[in-house]
Amino acid sequence: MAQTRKIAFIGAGNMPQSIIGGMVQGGYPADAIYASNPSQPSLDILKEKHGIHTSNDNIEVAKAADVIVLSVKPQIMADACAYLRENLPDLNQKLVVTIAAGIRIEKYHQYLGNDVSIIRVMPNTPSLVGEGFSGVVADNNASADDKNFVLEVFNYVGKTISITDEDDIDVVGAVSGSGPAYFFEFMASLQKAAEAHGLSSEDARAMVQQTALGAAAMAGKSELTLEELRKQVTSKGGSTAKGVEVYQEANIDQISERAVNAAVARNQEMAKLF
Ligand SMILES: NC(=O)C1=CN([C@@H]2O[C@H](COP(=O)(O)OP(=O)(O)OC[C@H]3O[C@@H](n4cnc5c(N)ncnc54)[C@H](O)[C@@H]3O)[C@@H](O)[C@H]2O)C=CC1
Ligand SMILES: O=C(O)[C@@H]1CCC=N1
Repeated sequence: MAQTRKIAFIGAGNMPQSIIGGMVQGGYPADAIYASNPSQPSLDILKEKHGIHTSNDNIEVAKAADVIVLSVKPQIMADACAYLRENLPDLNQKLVVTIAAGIRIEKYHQYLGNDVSIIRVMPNTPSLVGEGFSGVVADNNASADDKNFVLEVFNYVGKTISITDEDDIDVVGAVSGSGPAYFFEFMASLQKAAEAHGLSSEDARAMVQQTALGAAAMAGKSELTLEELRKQVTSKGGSTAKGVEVYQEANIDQISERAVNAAVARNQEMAKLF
């Protein structure tokens, strides 16, 4: 059970919705969670579903909390930080966590002050169902206790890794942060292929998602490499070999490498832009 600190999410979009949902389901007290957003609908969902505190005013929730989680888009991070800095003279007494892609710790020190403790987290949306994956890296101001607290919070919603080299966060973002989108893209293509053979959309989707879940669960329980697990399915002279051959001919390794490189490059670009 994690220490309970009052935690305020600034921005209540898709990612904090997933994290907060997972936290409350995992047993983090809803009374210690706050969220702010300029528009009401996402706050209403959080309040009704999870019973957390909500407000349209970032300062109101930030004041109430010990930990502030910056959850706005990178494009508006500078403005959101400026507003906090102007209105919270005791910001250096709180812990600031950010889940934004790209923006580096050094920038947050410029935006919020060199004495503010910053921890960067790169989570992903499966946090909503307790199957998230997050990488966590801290600045030199944050204490070991601060970092442990953040790891514990994100352990409520999935698995975590502690990172020491900030550059690695861009890779975590490009693989597990963006990864659910890659898997959904692949699953949708398999679903379409099944439908093209006459299966109903419902059956095709059920078949694809259960297969993805089964494969991931098997990989999680097995000592074998992913390559060895693949070989177990691939009977010599059988049908899987023919299917796998098509992916290999299309050079699936190279496709994944290009996708990850493109996402890493965009994270590095955002570090310069915002
Ligand atoms: N969606 C994902 O899978 C992941 C997102 N992230 C990061 O999480 C952050 C949030 O992403 P999403 O939740 O997907 O974005 P989103 O677009 O769903 O939500 C952003 C929210 O911020 C609100 N907002 C706009 N201006 C604001 C302000 N001044 N103060 C407070 N709230 C404001 C918007 O109304 C919106 O509800 C981004 O920085 C992104 O890089 C990180 C990992 C995964
Ligand atoms: O697309 C994005 O920039 C964010 C970061 C990882 C997932 N979503």
